[in-house]
Amino acid sequence: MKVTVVGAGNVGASVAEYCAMKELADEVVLLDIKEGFAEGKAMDLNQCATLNGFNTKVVGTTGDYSKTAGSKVVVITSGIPRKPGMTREELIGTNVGIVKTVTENLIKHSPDAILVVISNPMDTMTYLSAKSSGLPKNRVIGMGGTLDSSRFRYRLAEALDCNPNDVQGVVIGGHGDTTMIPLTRLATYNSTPVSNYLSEEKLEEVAKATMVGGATLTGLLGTSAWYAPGAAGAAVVEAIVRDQKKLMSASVYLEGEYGQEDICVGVPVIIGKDGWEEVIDFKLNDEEKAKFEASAAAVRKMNDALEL
Ligand SMILES: NC(=O)c1ccc[n+]([C@@H]2O[C@H](COP(=O)([O-])OP(=O)(O)OC[C@H]3O[C@@H](n4cnc5c(N)ncnc54)[C@H](O)[C@@H]3O)[C@@H](O)[C@H]2O)c1
Ligand SMILES: O=C(O)C[C@H](O)C(=O)O
Repeated sequence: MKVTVVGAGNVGASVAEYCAMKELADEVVLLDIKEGFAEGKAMDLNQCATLNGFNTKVVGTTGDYSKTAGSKVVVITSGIPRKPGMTREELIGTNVGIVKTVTENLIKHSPDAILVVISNPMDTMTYLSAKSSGLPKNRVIGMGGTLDSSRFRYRLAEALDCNPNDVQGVVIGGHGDTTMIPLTRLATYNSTPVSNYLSEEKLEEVAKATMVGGATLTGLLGTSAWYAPGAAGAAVVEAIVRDQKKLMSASVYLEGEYGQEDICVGVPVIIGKDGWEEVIDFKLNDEEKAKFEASAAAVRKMNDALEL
């Protein structure tokens, strides 16, 4: 079984590395446009096999899509990342052309694949991939909420001074600094509401830190993050190839769910071998519903920039 990752930069190489480490496929194909770059990353990763004990072959290619043929999952990370002070939305001008061309090329060679879109602005790029691929809606998944939820759990664990794995929490809405919605009311620590332990002010602080999680890292690194984005991308691949039926937050094409139509935006879904299989209704309260509507409106405005 084959998994393809397009873009062998920071995030793409990280997705490929986690996929290999977890042996999620027999073969991981890394494709980039920069001459020799994906080949180099693939060789470097293959030289980790005996050190890290995996038997997944990584193949690198400069733009040869025939090598991606028959992939079960394709992950799109190609495109520019933001620099400090920028928003993800500012990337649209460059990334729209890249994501559209890449999607079309991938689908020609892997018509049965499930697409996982990571390039930013992610919700709009997912919508673009969904429209330009013509794939059934369940086979296009935008990865943002899985990362945002892991950052939320990290921030909650930091505030609680506990093991992050004992904390549950989900972020829905757009994958933007102002559009994310960390669902504080529903977050739990060892099955009890986090509000039993943390004040309203502290929870507000946690939510704010979660929302600007990507911007904070971009400020520190000078480019955007890759370890957690790569791990989150690989977690989505894992849910598909291992048919985990796992609840994850992902940007998917909505047809009435959460009151939205003709948009891709982050909602809780079950992910398994067929892609996203079901949207889960979290029964938002009025305040959360209002935030979700505002978030979707902002994503919709960005989608208006697309020429479809
Ligand atoms: N959704 C998320 O949660 C999330 C998280 C992190 C980063 N991102 C986004 O992912 C994208 C990649 O980030 P990065 O840090 O890996 O950037 P990067 O610059 O390190 O890597 C991007 C790679 O894409 C390649 N590329 C450009 N055009 C291409 C094309 N037409 N075909 C194939 N490859 C092409 C480049 O050569 C480069 O190697 C950015 O848009 C970033 O904002 C999203
Ligand atoms: O912050 C970014 O621009 C990259 C990514 O969307 C992230 O959240 O890390």
